[in-house]
Amino acid sequence: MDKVFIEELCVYTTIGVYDWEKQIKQKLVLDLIMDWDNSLAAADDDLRYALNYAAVSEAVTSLIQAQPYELIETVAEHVAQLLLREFAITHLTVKVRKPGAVANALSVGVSIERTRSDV
Ligand SMILES: Nc1nc2c(c(=O)[nH]1)N=C([C@H](O)[C@@H](O)CO)CN2
Repeated sequence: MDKVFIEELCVYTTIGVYDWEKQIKQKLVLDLIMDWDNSLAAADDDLRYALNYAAVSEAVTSLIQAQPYELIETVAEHVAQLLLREFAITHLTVKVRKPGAVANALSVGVSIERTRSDV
């Protein structure tokens, strides 16, 4: 299956379980890999048949910034469900990193893989 991917999408939002984290914005970094048949878009050279990575990036950013979250697991799940529902994606992986959360680690995070239930 072809893929469309978005690497290192940065989103500043309220994220974290501790009280001090609820007062500030922190950076999340997302990597998305989405199954998509790219052959139709390529055949017609037409964005209408493509999975528009700009539209996906905008939707993901808006979703994450729409409410505070405690866990990055919840962010990953909500992003996956949004993309499966709104963009007709059948299968994807969502990786969410929270750089700076652990002092001696470059980054920490989660990765999930989801498939639309009707495929
Ligand atoms: N698996 C997770 N572990 C932790 C999370 C998380 O979202 N998922 N969050 C925190 C705190 O918010 C932390 O980032 C503060 O530094 C701790 N562990």
